[in-house]
Amino acid sequence: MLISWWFLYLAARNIIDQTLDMASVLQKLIMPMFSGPAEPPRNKVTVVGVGQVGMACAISILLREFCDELALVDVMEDKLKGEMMDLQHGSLFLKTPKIVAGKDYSVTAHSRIVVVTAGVRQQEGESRLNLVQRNVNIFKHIIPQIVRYSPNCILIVVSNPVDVLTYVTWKLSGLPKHRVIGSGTNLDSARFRYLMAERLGIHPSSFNGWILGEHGDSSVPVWSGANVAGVNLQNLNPDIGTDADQENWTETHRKVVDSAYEVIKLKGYTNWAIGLSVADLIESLMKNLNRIHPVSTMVKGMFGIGDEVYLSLPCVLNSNGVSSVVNMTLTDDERAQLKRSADTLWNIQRDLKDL
Ligand SMILES: NC(=O)C1=CN([C@@H]2O[C@H](COP(=O)(O)OP(=O)(O)OC[C@H]3O[C@@H](n4cnc5c(N)ncnc54)[C@H](O)[C@@H]3O)[C@@H](O)[C@H]2O)C=CC1
Ligand SMILES: CC(=O)C(=O)O
Repeated sequence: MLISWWFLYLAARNIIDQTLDMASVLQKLIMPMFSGPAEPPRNKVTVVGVGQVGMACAISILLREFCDELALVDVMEDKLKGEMMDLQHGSLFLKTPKIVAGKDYSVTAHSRIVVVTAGVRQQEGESRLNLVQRNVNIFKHIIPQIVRYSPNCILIVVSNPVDVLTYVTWKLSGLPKHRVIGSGTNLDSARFRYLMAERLGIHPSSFNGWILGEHGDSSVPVWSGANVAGVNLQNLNPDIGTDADQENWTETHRKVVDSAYEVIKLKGYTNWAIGLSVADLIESLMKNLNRIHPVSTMVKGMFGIGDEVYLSLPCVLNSNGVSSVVNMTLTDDERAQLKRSADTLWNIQRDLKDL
C-alpha cells in the first residue's frame, strides 16, 4: 500500500515538473495576480502630425511626464513608424509606458488631450494667413476622426494660421468652445518675455508681459500691464511702447513679430519653442492648475468684438479646458488694436465655406 502511494506521488511530481518545463520564461518568472481586461489610459495625449512641430511637442510632453500613453498620427506611414520606434527606444529614460502610432485614428481612442500640428507650414517670407485654405482642407479630414474616437477630449490647435484653424476646429468638431483651444500667443508672449528679460538682465519668468490678439502679424503687446515685481514699466516711462519712446522698447515687440520669419529664414521652420510652450499648456490642463495663459479662445462679445473669432486673451486653464477669461484692463489704444486683430481674422474666416 505504502509503495503504491509512493508511485502515485512520483507520477504526480513528474507531471508537475513536465508542465513547469513546458511553461515559458514569462510564465515561470511572473505569477499573475489579476487577469481582467486592461484599463483604458487615464492621461492619454495624441499628437496629430509628426513633422518638426509635432515631434517637438511629443518630446516636450514625454520629458515633462504628464501622460500614461502617447499616440502619434500622420499620413506618412514610414516616417510615422520611424518616429514611434525612435521614441520607444528611449523608453528606459521616460515615464510614459505606452507609445503608439498609426494612420488610423483608432490609435487615438480615449485621449484626454489631442494636439493638432498637421498641415503645411510657411515658406521663407510667407505669411501664416496664406496657409489657410490648404490647412482647412486637411482639417476637414482630421477633426471628425479625432472626435469620433475621443468625444470628451480637449483639442489644442497649433497648425497655422492657428486662430482661424481653431475656429474651424470648433465648427468641425461640434465640441463646446471651452474644449477647443489654440496655442495662440502663448508662443509670442514667451518670445516677448525672453526678449524683454534679456534687455533687463532678469529671467523671463520674472518679467510679466502679455501679447494678445492674433498669433502673428497683428498681435497686440499690452504695454499698460508690463511689470517687474509689480513695478509697472509705463509708470517709469509713460512713452513705453509708443513711437515717442526715446528708449525704443517697442522694438522688442517688432522682434517678436519678426521672430518666426527670422528663424524660418535661418533653419526652415520653428519647432523647439512651440513644443515647449504646448507642453506647458498641457500641464495646466492635465493637473487642473487654473494657471493663466494667453491662448486662442472664442471672443465674441468681449472687448467690443461682435464676430465669431478665436484670438488670444488671458485664459484660466484647468481640467475642463478654458474655464474663464480674464477681463484685462486695456487702454483705448490696446482695445482698438485687439479689434483690428479680430477684424483681420474675420476677413479671412468669413470666406471659408462648408464648415
Ligand atoms: N502656432 C504656432 O505657434 C506654430 C505653428 N506652426 C505650424 O505648425 C504646422 C506644422 O509645422 P511643421 O511641423 O514645421 O511642418 P512639417 O511639414 O514638418 O510637418 C507637418 C506634418 O503634417 C503631416 N500631415 C499633412 N497632412 C496630414 C493629414 N491629413 N493628417 C495627418 N498628418 C498630416 C505631414 O505628413 C507632416 O508630417 C504648420 O502649419 C506651421 O505653420 C509652426 C510653428 C509654431
Ligand atoms: C511658425 C510660427 O507660427 C511661429 O514660429 O510663430
